[in-house]
Amino acid sequence: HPLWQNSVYDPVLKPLKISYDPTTCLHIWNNGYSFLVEFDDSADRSIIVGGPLENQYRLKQFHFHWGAINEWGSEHTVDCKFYPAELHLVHWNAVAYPTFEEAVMEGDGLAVIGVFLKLGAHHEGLQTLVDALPAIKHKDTVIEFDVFDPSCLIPQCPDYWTYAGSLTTPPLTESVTWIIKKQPIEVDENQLEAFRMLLFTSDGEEEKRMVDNFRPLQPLMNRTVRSSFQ
Ligand SMILES: NS(=O)(=O)c1ccc(S(=O)(=O)NCc2cccs2)s1
Ligand SMILES: [Zn+2]
Repeated sequence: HPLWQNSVYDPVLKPLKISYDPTTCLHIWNNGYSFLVEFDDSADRSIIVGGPLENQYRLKQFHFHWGAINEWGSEHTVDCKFYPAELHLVHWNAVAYPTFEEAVMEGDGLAVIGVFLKLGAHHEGLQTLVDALPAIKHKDTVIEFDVFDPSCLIPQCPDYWTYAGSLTTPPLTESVTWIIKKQPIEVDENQLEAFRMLLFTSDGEEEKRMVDNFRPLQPLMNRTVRSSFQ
């Protein structure tokens, strides 16, 4: 969605509190649409609270969307500008719902933190993920990933936009409180190219490079985007 021009400062918005336990990390895999790192969400060990949220939400997985070239790739724009990639950290409301699958169907079920990636300096924390990508080149490949703290991918600056929206892939349910960080993280060209070496296709199939795995920009309609900053 287009952010910034259509946003209104909301002084009531609190700072988002993020506390992840790096040992809840389980594995990294290629699901044929993106690559995702999944977490053990059987207890409140990696959670976010505050910001626009009423409850605390548990970290389930994070994944990325990116373009074939650096001119596009993000699923949100700022001032009509696309970023080359966007990180989504998916959390679910385990206070209100017994399972993730049920939370996915509810208006206050999910909270997704969006972080823009921009071309710039090498990102040390991201490199740990990049080094694992050759092992999950094909769809439905997975490797164990024991310890990773996704906080290293989230900018220090507390400023964010928030709006009530939907999943950007099927089932596209309107169950997401989007929390998009204003400040991007910087990654270098080699790191973005490593994303583009992944494949949508399984081993043995005709190779299709995993690029442009983003949903096209959708109209904001009559929705209000609130900002935590002036
Ligand atoms: N791009 S995004 O952050 O809006 C997401 C799209 C899909 C997501 S999911 O992990 O919640 N899978 C959806 C489901 C899994 C099981 C039942 S529905 S998150
Ligand atoms: Zn996503």
